[in-house]
Order: sequence, then C-alpha cells, then structure tokens
Amino acid sequence: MKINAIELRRIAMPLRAPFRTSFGVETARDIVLVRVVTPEGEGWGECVAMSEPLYSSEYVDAALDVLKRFLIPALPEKVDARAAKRAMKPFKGHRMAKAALETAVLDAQLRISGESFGSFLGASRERVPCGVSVGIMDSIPELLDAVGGFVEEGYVRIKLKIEPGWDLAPVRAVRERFGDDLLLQVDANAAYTLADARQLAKLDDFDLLLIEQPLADDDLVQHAALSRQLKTPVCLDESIESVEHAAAAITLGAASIINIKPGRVGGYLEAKAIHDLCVAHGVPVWCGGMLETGLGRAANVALAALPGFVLPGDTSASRRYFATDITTPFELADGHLDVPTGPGLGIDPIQDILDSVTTSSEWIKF
Ligand SMILES: CSCC[C@@H](NC(=O)CCC(=O)O)C(=O)O
Ligand SMILES: [Mg+2]
Repeated sequence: MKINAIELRRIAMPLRAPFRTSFGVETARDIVLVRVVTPEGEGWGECVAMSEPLYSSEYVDAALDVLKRFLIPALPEKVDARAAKRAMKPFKGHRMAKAALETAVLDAQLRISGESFGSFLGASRERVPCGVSVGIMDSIPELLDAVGGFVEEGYVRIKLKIEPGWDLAPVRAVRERFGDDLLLQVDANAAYTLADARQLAKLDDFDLLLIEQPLADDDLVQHAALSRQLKTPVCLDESIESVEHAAAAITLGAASIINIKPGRVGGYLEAKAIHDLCVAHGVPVWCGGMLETGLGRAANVALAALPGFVLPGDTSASRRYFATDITTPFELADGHLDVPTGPGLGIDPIQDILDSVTTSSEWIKF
C-alpha cells in the first residue's frame, strides 16, 4: 500500500465528569489522531498518550514530535502494518505514538481489503461484556451513587481506582451496598510500595477479581514478591509494555492476569502477540482503556473479542466519558458492546463533530 499523505489531527474532548486516579485528575482528553491517506482509501489511529507524562513517560507533544521527526519518515514506500512496525522498531519507546501510526496503517489496509479488525485479529465473539472504571471520589456516598448508576446501566464489572487512604473503605462500602456477586476489582496505578503489603492484604477479605498495578509502573520483581503475600490475583498494566515484558512477568510470577492496552504496548499486532502468549500460559487477559474516542474504542472492542480475553474490559460505552463522541456512540446493550463488523475499524469519524473538537491539524505529504 502506498501512502499519499498523513494527517496529524489534535482534538480536545471534554469529559462528562472529572476522572480521578492516584496520579491526577483528568477533565478532558487531548488526543492526537493519525489519518493515513492512500490512493485506495484511508485509515485512522488514536494516540492514547495523555497531556502530561503521569500515566507513563509519554505525552501528547512528544508523540507529535516523534511521529513527525522519526516515525513517519521511517515508513517504507510500500507499507502495511507489519512493515510499519518493523520500520519503527529502531526507535526506542514512544509505544503510544507507534501504536497510533501502526493502527492507522492497519485500518487503511483493512478497509481496502474489506476485512474487519475483529476478523484480522482473530475475534471469536460478536459482542463483549463490559466493565467500567470508577475514579477516586470526594466521599463514600458520592462513590456509591456513581457505582449505583453504572450497575443500573448494566456494566458487568466495576473497577475502583484506589490509593493510600482510599482503598479499604470504598471497597468495603461497595461490597456492603452491592453484595458479594458484583464482579469487583481495584486499580492502584502504582500508588503503593512493598511496605504496604500488609495493608493491601486486607483487600483479600473482599473477594476481588484482581488488584491492578499496585506497585511501581516499571516493576516486575516486587510485584512477584507482593503476589506471594496476597490471595487476590495481581494484574499488571503499566509494567507490561511488550510481549517480552509479559513473558518475564509470567516467568517471575509477577502477574497472574494481564491488562492489555494496545497503545501501551505499541499497537494491535503486539497486543495480539501478548494475548497469544498469555493463552499459551493459561494467563487470563482483559482489554484496558485510555478513555478513547469511538475510533480507539472500536479497535479495543474488536481486540476484546479474542478468545483469551476472558475478563470484562474497560471497554465502556462512549457516554461513560463523552457527551458527544466523534463517531456514532458505542452504546451498552445488556452489559455488552457489539464488535464492529465493517472493513477496518468499521466506524468513521463524523466530520463536523471532528472539526468542532479539532485544535490543530498538520499534513505530511509523501
Ligand atoms: C486517565 S487513567 C487511564 C489509565 C487507566 N484506565 C482506566 O482506568 C480505564 C479508562 C477507560 O475506561 O478507558 C488504567 O490505569 O487502567
Ligand atoms: Mg490500570
């Protein structure tokens, strides 16, 4: 496939409500979309980096810079997703930027070939059960209201963000209000240290599905030590940036569940490789989220339909974060989202909505 031009479009998407984690509060998403234009069709990729390097070392301005100066110029004359991945490999890090470009190339090639993301990746289901991530709140009553609303909407799993000082009380309150059958897990975003092991072990009383990334974002060894002190399964997110990291985590016993986020690991090809490795080792995986628009959400829902994704993901409806999405909104039906079936992502940006949230656009001609 020959590329004629690539657009780097930056958009600002206000969130319906602030989303608080152990590392900060998100009130809007500042997103770079990559649009690959070829003679036979075009494709879209969404960069999940945040405005500031708080979730990981990546951030939007750096993603734009590395795309313009290094990743896009490295693409070969004739390109497909695998060739794009190979061409970007020499450059260290910047996996979210790489993922956005690789996904846009993959979307273009699949729209041209007529194959859906789900089919290309090996989806085995037509719809996926959806969980929802609930931020840290100012009070327990406020949290219970929010969780009640999501349970009402039909989400099949609740994930609570936790941090030191907001962990046992919210988990206990949700268990007491919604009962033992509610699928419940927590995500610390690396807010604890091994010295907190005894405090974290108190979460064992609440029959959680998992505790996500309790320790440092680049750690495996201490998570292995912690997992030997907990009954609750440890799930890794930030620590897993590649299939090699996943293999090391499994070998070390650092995680018994892995949250796969295509942006964090450099794209859907790497995400599929991690899925395949985990299936081979009997390690459950689920699809994480980075508050994506409908474009990234479409790709994530397709990924979440692969056989090894046996736990509900953070693949929520568009309205969980956005009053108006840049695509037809993903809407929960009986706690599930349908996997798009059209070519490529199977969904397109709605041009006037996209234009209304665009803060900048830059074209690179080939
Ligand atoms: C702004 S926080 C993004 C990272 C966070 N993501 C979520 O909690 C899910 C967000 C979503 O529903 O997309 C995580 O560490 O798993
Ligand atoms: Mg997480």
